[in-house]
Amino acid sequence: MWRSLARRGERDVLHGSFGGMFHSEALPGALPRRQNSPQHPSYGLYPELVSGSAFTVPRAKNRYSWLYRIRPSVQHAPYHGSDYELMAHKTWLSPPFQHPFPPVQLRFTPAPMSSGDFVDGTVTLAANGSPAAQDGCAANAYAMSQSMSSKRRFLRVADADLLILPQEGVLELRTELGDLQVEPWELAVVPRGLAFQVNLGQQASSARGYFLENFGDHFVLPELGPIGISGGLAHARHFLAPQARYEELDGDFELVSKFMGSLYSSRLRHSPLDVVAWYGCHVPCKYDMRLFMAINTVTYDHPDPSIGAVLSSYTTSPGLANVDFVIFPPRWLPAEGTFRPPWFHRNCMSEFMGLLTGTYDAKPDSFLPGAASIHNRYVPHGPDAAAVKKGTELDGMQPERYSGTLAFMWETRLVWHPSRYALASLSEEGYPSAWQSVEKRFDATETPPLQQPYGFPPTR
Ligand SMILES: O=C(O)Cc1cc(O)ccc1O
Ligand SMILES: [Fe+2]
Repeated sequence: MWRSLARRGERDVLHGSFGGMFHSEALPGALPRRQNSPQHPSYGLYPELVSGSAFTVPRAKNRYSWLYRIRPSVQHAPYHGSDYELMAHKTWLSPPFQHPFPPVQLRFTPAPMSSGDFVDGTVTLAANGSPAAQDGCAANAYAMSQSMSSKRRFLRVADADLLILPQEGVLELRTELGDLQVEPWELAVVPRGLAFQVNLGQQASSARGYFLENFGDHFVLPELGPIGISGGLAHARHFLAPQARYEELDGDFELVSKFMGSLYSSRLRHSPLDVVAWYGCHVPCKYDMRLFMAINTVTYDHPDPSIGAVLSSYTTSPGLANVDFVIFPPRWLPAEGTFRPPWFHRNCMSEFMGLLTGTYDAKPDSFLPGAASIHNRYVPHGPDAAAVKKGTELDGMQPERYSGTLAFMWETRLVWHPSRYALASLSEEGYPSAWQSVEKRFDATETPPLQQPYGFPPTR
């Protein structure tokens, strides 16, 4: 088993390919080698299938896992539907939202630290589409100072795959298929329908970050076109899956289910993390974003941000994403004679941005880690006044290293609808004025420098 990328102290992880087929067993021979549903499974385990896609979708999009567990998941207690209690949650919210909001630039301050766990400390900042229609997504922040394990609590989200981005504090992600330690600079994906628990890892007394609920098509590695697939952007082999690991624990546990946009609490009489072996491609995974092979111009001009796509959830329309997850990692900016920060633009897609660490070149002084901005369909935005000044004054022939930074964008087909809570409690009122001091510099009397026939670049 390859273990080279596993961190010290971390349990074994499996290398393979994103969306590929993995096999793992915590006891020798627990995984049936020839069939899925033997009459007498090893160790008296029960086979259980979890599908991530309709059985009949094309192979390339098919996701499922076979689990071999101590007890079938159907054996939950209590035994009446009425015992699933609707959980009121003031800040973890699901679309569709109905309240109106203006087509203006929005920015939100970091979510307040909660005294609770991942579930308690989730704040939905914006969302679109609907879990019922399995379309769109929700952008959330989490701020937690308790492990779910201290409440004997598990979570199962039927509506969405989760893309978790830790900003501060290592997370111990325990899932039915095994455990992953996930630290800042890494991402984790938990596919829909699997039970899991988010705990504080490695001496963290609190943790915060962002997470996306993707109601639409499962994430895939983006198509690479002329970039070619052998090494560009995020590489399939760098996605790590957990090894099977089980606990045989009877007791009183809580299962929080997210279903059709609502949270329900129910009781379990045993830990759901009792899967002894599994195989499949509907699998949690993590990826170290420091391994991202960033592409950038080596001549001139600022490329489209799609060059930073790590994962995409596509629609049936070619190239159109339900959501693209794009990063702006540490990189060289060598573009010659070019204004290097992002341009001014109005976009048909809608942009949610967060900052995991460092600074972001379009807002060098004012965008803080943990904050979030939204620039919706055709809302004008771009470099703020400080970025315009820096980008204009910089020596345009010297490459520049952009270090220690990790901003990201969730770019969606549907407009980001900010939650009432975010608008009322986290909104940064003066944000649209960030552009007011961009100077008018028009001078009709200027004699423009002689340009090459096709403008820049010079033919040297
Ligand atoms: O608006 C933003 O800051 C995100 C963004 C970055 C970029 O490099 C190009 C386009 C874009 O929307
Ligand atoms: Fe943008």
